Amino acid sequence: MVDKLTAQGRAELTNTRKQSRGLYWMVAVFSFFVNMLMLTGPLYMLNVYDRVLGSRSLETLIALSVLVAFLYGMMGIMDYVRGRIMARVGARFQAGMDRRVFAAVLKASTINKARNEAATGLRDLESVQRLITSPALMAVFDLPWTPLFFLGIFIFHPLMGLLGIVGGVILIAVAITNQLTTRKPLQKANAATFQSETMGAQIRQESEMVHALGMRDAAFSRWQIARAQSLDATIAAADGAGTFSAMTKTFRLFLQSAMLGLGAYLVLRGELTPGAMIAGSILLGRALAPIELIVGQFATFQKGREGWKNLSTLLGNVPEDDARTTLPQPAARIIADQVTVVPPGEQTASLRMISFAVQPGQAVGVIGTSGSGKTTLARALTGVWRPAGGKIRLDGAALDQYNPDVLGQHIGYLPQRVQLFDGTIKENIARMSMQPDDAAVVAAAKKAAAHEMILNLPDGYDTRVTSNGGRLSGGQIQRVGLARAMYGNPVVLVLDEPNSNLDNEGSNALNNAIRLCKEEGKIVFIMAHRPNAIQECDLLLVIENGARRAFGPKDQVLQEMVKNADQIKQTSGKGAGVS
Ligand SMILES: Nc1ncnc2c1ncn2[C@@H]1O[C@H](COP(=O)(O)OP(=O)(O)OP(=O)(O)O)[C@@H](O)[C@H]1O
Repeated sequence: MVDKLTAQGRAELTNTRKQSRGLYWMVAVFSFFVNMLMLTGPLYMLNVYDRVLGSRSLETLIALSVLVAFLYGMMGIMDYVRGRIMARVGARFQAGMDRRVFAAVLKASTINKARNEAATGLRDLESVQRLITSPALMAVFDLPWTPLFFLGIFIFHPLMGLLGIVGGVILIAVAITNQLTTRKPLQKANAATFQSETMGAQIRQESEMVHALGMRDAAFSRWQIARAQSLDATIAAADGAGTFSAMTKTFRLFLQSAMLGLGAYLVLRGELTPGAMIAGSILLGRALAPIELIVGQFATFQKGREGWKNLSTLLGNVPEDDARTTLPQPAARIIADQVTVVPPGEQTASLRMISFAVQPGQAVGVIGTSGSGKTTLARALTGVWRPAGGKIRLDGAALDQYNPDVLGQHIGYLPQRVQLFDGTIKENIARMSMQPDDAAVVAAAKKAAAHEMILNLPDGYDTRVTSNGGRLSGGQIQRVGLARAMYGNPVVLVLDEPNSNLDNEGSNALNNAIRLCKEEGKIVFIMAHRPNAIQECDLLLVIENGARRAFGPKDQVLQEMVKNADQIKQTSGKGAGVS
């Protein structure tokens, strides 16, 4: 099953790669000419030694030299052009897969598939792109011409050809051994480096907390351990790769000298000309160069291969969202029918068989103790977590019948922990849209009662903030988050602990905003701990341990709860008396 999925992912990658098929053929044609022109050096050498020096003809030398300069020029241009083409092939591959991989990375954690691959997804794509543009891949294009060079050596003398072939076979054996022995250490080094970088980024992100809790030493020590492991693994991998690289280079140089020695012996025996002796040695160098390059660049190959494999797994396991029929603007009507939600990667449901119906213009307070399932419901209502059983319907259509981006426009969400993006307040309220609608931004901020607060900031709506809020206070971040949830006039608002950071004024403003939404016929869900957050609610949903304990008009549910509490008090009082 997994293999089948991976094969599907691989097919997606291959299809994108095939889009540049024409360019690969162009590179192959250029490589043919480059390799033909590689013969320029040996042929020049042959002619200079055997003709020019023999005939002592200056004219021949000049004519040959001019021709050679021209041919080298052509070779240089073609080599340059094929390099540029491959750079574009790599960029095209990356651009073609960027959006798809990014979407898969985002989706992977919500469906709990290929989470490890999702963590490295964008990096893996870069590794494949780097491999495509690397000299190593160019060497692969040169490799098919290696036999041609060997053939040339054979033509000079069969013994020389034999020496070349034996040398080539040994080098290929070295390359394969290299591949077999350094693959694991390289994999380990890549994983360790990724881990230490992730840890460093996490510590940097939480730098304030690290300072405040005096965690600097502990954080540094842990990071240093991860860093040391990454360095050790990298050194071990580099040692292995370096050994093979040095062996290959030394052996290739030795082989060229051996070829010269053999050539000289054959010249002494009168079986070869001095020109052929030199040309044979140079040809051997050309024949072995791609093998040497591939061995030297093995780390790039390995990373690219690993990236390709990880991406295949990621894309296979996180398929593209099916195209959805565009539904009309929904009316604010929500029905939850026997909804059961299991958090991604978990076995146990954190919401079980929850049902309720909410009409336009109603606000629902969702209350319950910590861990009862309020945030789980918020995630299910926004379509982030798909119910494992039952359905949530917005105006009759199950949430998964909407395109996720379109659903986000219909349902505004204020998460419990508001995270902003690096950018201006305007961009954040406009959900980082490339064309923020100024009027809609201001309207959302006004509805969220954040307009005045934003105008009082140094640059108003153009004040820059960072992902952790930057210059904004906790309450201010929450108000910007509320404006962001209201941007674009969604018909449903899901507010998870919206007043956890708000002062009295902020709470009143929030209640006004909820009232306004109700007047506009929207539905508002408020997951809350604090009583004043449910002031504007018409309905109350009480969740206990993932199950619906009560649902109905607020006062009725509260009365019921008070009655139950009294009964419990009385019963426990009686019980205490008896015992
Ligand atoms: N990402 C997650 N992965 C696994 N389990 C989770 C995840 N999120 C929540 N849970 C589990 O689901 C249950 C309900 O959690 P949830 O966050 O919905 O509670 P809550 O009522 O919002 O709590 P609080 O009031 O503290 O925010 C808890 O037992 C929690 O451990």
